[in-house]
Amino acid sequence: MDALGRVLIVVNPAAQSGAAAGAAERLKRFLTMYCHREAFDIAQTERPRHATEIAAGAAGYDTVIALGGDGVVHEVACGLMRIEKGRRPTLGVIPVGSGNDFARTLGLTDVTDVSGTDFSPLLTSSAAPIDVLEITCRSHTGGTTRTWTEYAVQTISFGLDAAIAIDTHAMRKITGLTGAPLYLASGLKAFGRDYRDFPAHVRFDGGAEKRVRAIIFAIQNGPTYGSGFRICPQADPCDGLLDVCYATGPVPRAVALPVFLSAKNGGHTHNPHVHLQRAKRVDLVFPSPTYPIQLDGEQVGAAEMSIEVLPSTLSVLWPR
Ligand SMILES: Nc1ncnc2c1ncn2[C@@H]1O[C@H](COP(=O)(O)OP(=O)(O)OP(=O)(O)O)[C@@H](O)[C@H]1O
Repeated sequence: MDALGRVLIVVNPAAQSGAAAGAAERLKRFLTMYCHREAFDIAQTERPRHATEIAAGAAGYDTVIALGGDGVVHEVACGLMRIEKGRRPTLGVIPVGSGNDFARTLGLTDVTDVSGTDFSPLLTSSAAPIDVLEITCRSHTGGTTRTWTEYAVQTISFGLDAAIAIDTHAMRKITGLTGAPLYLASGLKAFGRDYRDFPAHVRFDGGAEKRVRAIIFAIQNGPTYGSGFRICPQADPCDGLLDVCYATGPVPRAVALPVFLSAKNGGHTHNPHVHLQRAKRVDLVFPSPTYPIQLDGEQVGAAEMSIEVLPSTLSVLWPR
């Protein structure tokens, strides 16, 4: 633990339908056994986006650990990106969420059972930098354009895949499902009643503008989204590139659904409707400001987005 320096743990007590609060209590006991009390502080979020505010004020710490799901990891990473690079703490993750896709990218795949959360990787992890996706968003209301910046560490998507990620928030409240079954339930809804495509204009690395009728359109830093769907199986968060996977229509849902399900194991990549691409920048223009768009599983609304990779920008704890 000494290698982590001064540690701030940011807990989302609402993650995995409230189970993260218990994991935070067990983590406190674990840390008390392995390090001095004064070496770590714990902050609980009180509302959505609070983790960003907490992390943005964490320049005095060496390590900030996000305990929860991809949402709290996303929010902590966004807060850390507000701190200048030289003073920016290292990001650590204790995955206690429903999806845990960023934790999967780091190789923390065996620690997702909330009752038996294994904190031991903290004792042996070491820091190495990853790329971060910087997203310039624009929205137009009346005659005014609003521009703002977001960050993502794992995934950005629009289309049915984003609709699924967004729907999981309501679906878990109704059904109590979690993990892959939760994403599957929302997936079947999106590919049933809500099936459609999403026209958009796309440019890769400033090249010619293409019009696509996207069913799904994902831009990935790590390989998975939606609790383990290997949408860009070759994505590497350390290669300085965005991995893009998009499926274009028109395609009947009876064709699209099995292709989508085959993405669970990366089996979709050879389908003729599926396109894979690597780029450093992707520009997107949407004809409607109401498209479903997700960043690391969190919903955003925008009419235009420019996504750029910031290579080796955020130091992250990796298990050894
Ligand atoms: N104190 C809080 N009360 C209610 N919601 C919160 C609180 N703190 C954070 N949130 C919100 O909870 C949502 C879900 O968080 P998180 O992603 O950490 O867990 P999860 O949804 O269970 O996991 P995953 O994203 O991996 O599926 C996020 O949108 C976050 O903004």
